Amino acid sequence: MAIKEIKHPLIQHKLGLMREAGISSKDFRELASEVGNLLTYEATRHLETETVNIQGWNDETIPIQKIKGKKITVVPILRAGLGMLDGVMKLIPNAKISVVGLYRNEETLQPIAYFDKVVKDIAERTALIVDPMLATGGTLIATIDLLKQKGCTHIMGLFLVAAPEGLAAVQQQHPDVDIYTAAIDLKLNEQGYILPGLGDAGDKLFGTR
Ligand SMILES: O=P(O)(O)OC[C@H]1O[C@H](OP(=O)(O)OP(=O)(O)O)[C@H](O)[C@@H]1O
Ligand SMILES: O=c1cc[nH]c(=O)[nH]1
Ligand SMILES: [Mg+2]
Repeated sequence: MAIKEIKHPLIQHKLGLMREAGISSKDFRELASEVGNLLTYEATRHLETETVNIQGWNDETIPIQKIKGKKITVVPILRAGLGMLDGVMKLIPNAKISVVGLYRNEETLQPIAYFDKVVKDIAERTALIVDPMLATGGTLIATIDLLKQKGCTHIMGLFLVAAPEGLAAVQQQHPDVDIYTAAIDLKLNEQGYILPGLGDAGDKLFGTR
């Protein structure tokens, strides 16, 4: 598994703004979408292209590059993954969306799955999982299990903040999955929140604090 912490100045700046106490839901949503967009740019850097000949503006035939191979399905994890979705879709607007719903039980920290609506041809697509937080890794592991059960063989994940504990757990269970994150933070606290982290990303995005 490749873990890529994307230390682009724009990403670091925007993520830094998201860490401020008292940030409004409006600002948090806008920044989550913008960082999601920038992470998508990085995660799609290695997509294969092929040469296609087209007719150019002056009737001459010219070669252009088109993305080749497996198509993408974006997999936002409800709820908080929705906060990054429009930023991701701006760069890959033709991607199909496979929604999954999981939440963490606040006491046990175990993921509870409550919804999935995944594209039928997921076996032929690359899945791009989108969620702001990778904490214990339980939610991501359960999501990857679900996608693999449905036949998906190529999976990547985009996160705003990841904890070392969660990255290690995912790496152990699913070493074939590539992770792109705007930051690898210090650790989890006793309640399973990432430090320094962002707090509860879902609550901040939806104003349910
Ligand atoms: O790595 P883990 O320890 O599993 O935690 C990460 C999960 O927790 C948050 O979701 P939450 O359960 O708060 O649900 P929500 O998106 O509905 O707020 C977050 O968006 C991840 O999905
Ligand atoms: O720090 C954390 C951990 C899980 N979920 C969040 O929203 N934040
Ligand atoms: Mg939440």
